[in-house]
Amino acid sequence: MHTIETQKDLKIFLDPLRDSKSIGLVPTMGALHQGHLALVKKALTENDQVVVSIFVNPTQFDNLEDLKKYPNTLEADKNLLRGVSEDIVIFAPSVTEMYPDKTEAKVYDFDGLDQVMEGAHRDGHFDGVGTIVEHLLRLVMPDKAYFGEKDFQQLQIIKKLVSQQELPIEIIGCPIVREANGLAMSSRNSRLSKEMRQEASHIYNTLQTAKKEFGTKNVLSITEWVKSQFDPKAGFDLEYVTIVDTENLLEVEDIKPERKYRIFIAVYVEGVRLIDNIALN
Ligand SMILES: Nc1ncnc2c1ncn2[C@@H]1O[C@H](COP(=O)(O)OP(=O)(O)OP(=O)(O)O)[C@@H](O)[C@H]1O
Ligand SMILES: CC(C)(CO)[C@@H](O)C(=O)[O-]
Ligand code: BAL
Repeated sequence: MHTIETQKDLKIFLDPLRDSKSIGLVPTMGALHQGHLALVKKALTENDQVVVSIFVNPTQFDNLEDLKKYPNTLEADKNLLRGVSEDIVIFAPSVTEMYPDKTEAKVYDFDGLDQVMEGAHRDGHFDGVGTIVEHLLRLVMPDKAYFGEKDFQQLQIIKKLVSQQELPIEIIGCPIVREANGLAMSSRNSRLSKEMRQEASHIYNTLQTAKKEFGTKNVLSITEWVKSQFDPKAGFDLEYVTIVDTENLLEVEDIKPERKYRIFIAVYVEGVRLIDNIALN
C-alpha cells in the first residue's frame, strides 16, 4: 500500500494501468471509520485497483470552526486501510496541490437538488463538494466511484454532476453503516462525549418511529411530532427535519403510492452537527 501526494505522481501510477485494470475511487475527508471501510470493501470487490482519497476540502465548509475542528488522523487512517488491503493507493494531497491558485469553488446549477436541506443550511457547500469531486473524478477517471447514503443529498448531486458533465463514471451509492446503538457512523461522532454518543441513538430511533407512522398520518403531523422530540435542554438542537421525494428531494405534502420518500434530519448535539436519513417506503 502506498500514499501519493501529488496529482502528477497519481497520474504516473494510474496511466499505465488504465488499459488492463478497472479503477475504483472512494473520496473521503479522512478520520476513517467502518462506514468508509464498507465503501472501500465494496470498491475492492468491484475493481482491480482502488484509490482512496483523503482530503479535507476547505471550499465545502462555510463554518471555519467546523473546518478547524475536523479530525485529522492520517496515520491511523493508513493503518485501517492497510488492514483491509495492501493494494489500496491513498491519495492525500495538500490544499495547495488541489487549489494552486485560489481556494475557491466553481458555481454549479444542480437543478435545485442543492437548494434544500444541506444546501440551504450550509452556504456554498455543494459548490465546494462539486468542485473537489469533479476535480478528483477527472484526475482519477475511475470506472466507478463510491459514496455513502449518509450524505444522500450529496450522492444525488454527484449523480447529477456526472450526468451533466457527461463523465463516463458509474456512481455507486452504499447503505449507511451505524454504530451498535443505531447512530449513523460519522467522523464527527468522535467529538461527542461518551454519554451523548450513546444518547444520540435518539436521532435514529425517532426516524424509525416516524417511518412507522408514515402512510397512516399526514406528512406535516409526522414532521411536527419529530420536532417535538428534540429538546435543546436535553442537548438536542434540531436544525431541520423534512420528508422529501427521493428523486428530486422536494418537500412533499401529499403522498403518492408510486413515489419513494425519505426523511432527512440535521441535529446539533454538544455543538456537533449530525445528519441522518432513512427510506420511508
Ligand atoms: N456511516 C456511514 N455509512 C456509509 N457511508 C458513509 C458513512 N459515513 C460516511 N460515509 C461516506 O463516506 C464518504 C466520505 O465521507 P466523510 O469523509 O465526509 O465522512 P463522514 O464520516 O461522513 O464525515 P462527517 O463527519 O463529515 O459527516 C462519503 O461518501 C460519506 O457519505
Ligand atoms: C465527497 C467528499 C469527500 C468531498 O470532499 C466529502 O463531501 C465527503 O467526505 O462526503
Ligand atoms: N460527509 C459530508 C462532508 C461534510 O460534512 O462536509
